Amino acid sequence: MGRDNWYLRCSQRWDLMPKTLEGQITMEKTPSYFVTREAPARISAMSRDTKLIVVVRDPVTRAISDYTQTLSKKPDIPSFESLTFKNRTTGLIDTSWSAIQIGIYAKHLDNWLQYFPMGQILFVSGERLISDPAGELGRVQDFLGLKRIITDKHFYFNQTKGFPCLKKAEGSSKPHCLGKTKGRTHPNIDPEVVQRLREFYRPFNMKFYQMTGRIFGWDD
Ligand SMILES: Nc1ncnc2c1ncn2[C@@H]1O[C@H](COP(=O)(O)OS(=O)(=O)O)[C@@H](OP(=O)(O)O)[C@H]1O
Repeated sequence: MGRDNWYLRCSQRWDLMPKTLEGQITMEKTPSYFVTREAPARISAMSRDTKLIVVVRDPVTRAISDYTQTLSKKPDIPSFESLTFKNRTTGLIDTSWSAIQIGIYAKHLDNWLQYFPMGQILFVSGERLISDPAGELGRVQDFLGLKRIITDKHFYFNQTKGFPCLKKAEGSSKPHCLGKTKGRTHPNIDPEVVQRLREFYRPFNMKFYQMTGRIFGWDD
């Protein structure tokens, strides 16, 4: 889409949105923004004060999760192993495959840092979001300047789902877990391929830990 056209469409959509009143925060969630080249400039042009929150998980598990999601919609796609490599014999990874490309977090972050200071970006650990949802959400609330309203009292671990769930969904008195598309069983991947991917991501992960000041622990 042309740049001018984008601004026009965007401002039209903006006008349709309800106003943010005193004491309210407007939020918008689109996973693909983090890896979209044009997104930082566009969001910064709209408001330089925007706070950005990104959930990141081990890029290897992320790639397998991404593949699992595609597989659920298109069961005939090639194996994860064959999509991973440009050349399996030499171990050359196909970095143009989006499932691999998205996990190079340091590269994407570099792009955002051209427009936003690090203090305006919060990285949430996907692993901690499962093992300690209240702790991770505590960080989110602090980052947004909110009181810590959501605490561990709000969660319980659902053995059947294998994930934390809310004791009460918003506006309801019933427990609520995320849907069937969250927390799918991943296929077994050749351990050698997983190992090769770990090696591939290690330097990018190290750079990402340095940039964010947080050791996410994907390379332990
Ligand atoms: N509480 C809880 N319940 C269920 N799932 C949870 C939860 N917390 C985090 N996760 C992890 O979220 C992963 C799915 O998120 P998605 O990446 O599909 O979300 S989104 O597409 O960006 O909206 C999903 O990844 P998969 O396990 O690969 O399905 C989960 O591991």
